[in-house]
Amino acid sequence: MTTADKTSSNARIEVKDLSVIAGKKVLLENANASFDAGQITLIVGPSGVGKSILMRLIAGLTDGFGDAIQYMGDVTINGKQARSGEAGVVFQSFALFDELSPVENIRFAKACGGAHASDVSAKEILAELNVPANVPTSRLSGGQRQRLAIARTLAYNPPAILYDEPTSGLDPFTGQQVAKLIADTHTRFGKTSVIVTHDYHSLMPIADRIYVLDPQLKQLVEVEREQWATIPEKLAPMASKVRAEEETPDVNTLERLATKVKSLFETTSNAMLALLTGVLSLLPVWKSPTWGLRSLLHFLRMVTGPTAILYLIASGFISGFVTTYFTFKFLPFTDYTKPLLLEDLLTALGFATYRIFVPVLSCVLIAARCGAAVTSDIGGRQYGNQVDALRTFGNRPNFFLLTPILWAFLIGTPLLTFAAYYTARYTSLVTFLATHPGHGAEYWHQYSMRGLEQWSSYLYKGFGWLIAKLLVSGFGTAIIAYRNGMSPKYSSADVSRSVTSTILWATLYVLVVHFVFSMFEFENIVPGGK
Ligand SMILES: Nc1ncnc2c1ncn2[C@@H]1O[C@H](COP(=O)(O)OP(=O)(O)OP(=O)(O)O)[C@@H](O)[C@H]1O
Repeated sequence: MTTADKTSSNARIEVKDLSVIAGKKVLLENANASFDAGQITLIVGPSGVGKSILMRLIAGLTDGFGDAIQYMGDVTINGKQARSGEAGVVFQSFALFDELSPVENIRFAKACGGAHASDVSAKEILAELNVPANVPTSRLSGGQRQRLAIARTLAYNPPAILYDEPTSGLDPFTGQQVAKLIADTHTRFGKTSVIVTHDYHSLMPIADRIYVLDPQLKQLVEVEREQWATIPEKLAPMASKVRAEEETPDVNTLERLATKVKSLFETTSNAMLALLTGVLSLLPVWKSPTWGLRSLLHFLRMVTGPTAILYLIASGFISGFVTTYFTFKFLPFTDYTKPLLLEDLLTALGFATYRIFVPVLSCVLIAARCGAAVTSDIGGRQYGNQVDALRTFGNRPNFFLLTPILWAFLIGTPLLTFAAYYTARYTSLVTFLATHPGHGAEYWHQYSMRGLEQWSSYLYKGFGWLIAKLLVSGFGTAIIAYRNGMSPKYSSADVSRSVTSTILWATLYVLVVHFVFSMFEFENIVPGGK
């Protein structure tokens, strides 16, 4: 059985009275169009007229629009409102999951497709589209990546496939090859195909119908086949009109300031909302539990992997040494004060190491190191359209990405903090023994643990407070890292900015958490109390 046998289902897409406004620019006004089942339809138009926005509307990828893009009217697939997870999208950037092999990319799509996915094996699908199965995804050539992106979409087996600028940036010969690949795919798998492009020349030969997105009429205008040869003449004046409009400056300083203030309020209210939705996202509602668990493992490795553990152990080692060594070294009038204060100093050190120093230091380091790693990972996925790709396979990023990130931080923050604590504690012991040869480990143990009388055989007093502030710190760091990663990314500089923002806000957040906790936590504590 070939893949074609299973994938004959296809869809009719309709655009009804659709109006789209981007910023202040009206792109479409009550536009109508239909894309017939099993046909290849091109949407052409000059640069910047709204083709990509239209494609996102058909794919149901409206989450990233924000306030900047507003739309009214309907886009339907087989009579139902278009939602993400229905139409497959072959993105211009391909949006492959580089951390997965080509076979795993296909298996992921099949798992997300569930009952309606292609029943052809991942290896067969790859062979049919001539994609090497054993080369890492990130090492594939441009053409192989494109074929893998198509293969992955076919494995999910959606009723329609949208191609976003499939020939952009290619020379005419390669452009024709891509057009042939799309035509072959269409012949074999019979999907309704919509191609959004400004490259009319390469793709016209494979089209059944062509719409022009006319920026003056703000309509999708179908061009009769006899008129196709005249499309280039029609597009040229439209392109110059679009350029002229784009050159008009329309935002003054006051408006820019107002936008910034508005965005500040939005960011604050979004943060509150994020905390609330974060609690809901703790539930692992995964479309495919196997791939959800893999995502959890991915983020667990990122947050609590060997380098993170070593990093925290190093911090424990340094803080254990520094606090113990310098506390006794710089004691004023040592000969008189030390015999009097030694026991109490050890108690204070033991108490502060467990309840204050190490938790604060660890949470700051985790917020900076692990928060930055997660934002960079999510930011890269957002910039490379992998987050959109997840949506087109019917996954909600809040569950597929945020849930594993939350759990990785809820597990990782205490784990890493305890690694740092035990390192600090034993470093402190060794430092004390080396600098106080007259006292043994028993003595150190007796007094340094005096303020932490045991709560159970393994846990010390104040464990409840400690774990609470670690979990609150980890939870907030996860939300901040995820939200910054998911903010719109138009360039790699946006990814870097979001990483910096996570380091800033997550470290500040954990400091505030520890400060607020300390207001209540130590209220009834008698320092050095027995
Ligand atoms: N997030 C956004 N915020 C504000 N304006 C946007 C946003 N995204 C797109 N636009 C504007 O909407 C218009 C249409 O953008 P779109 O990317 O859909 O054009 P396009 O026809 O696909 O162009 P191209 O062929 O160059 O890719 C452009 O003027 C663009 O600047």
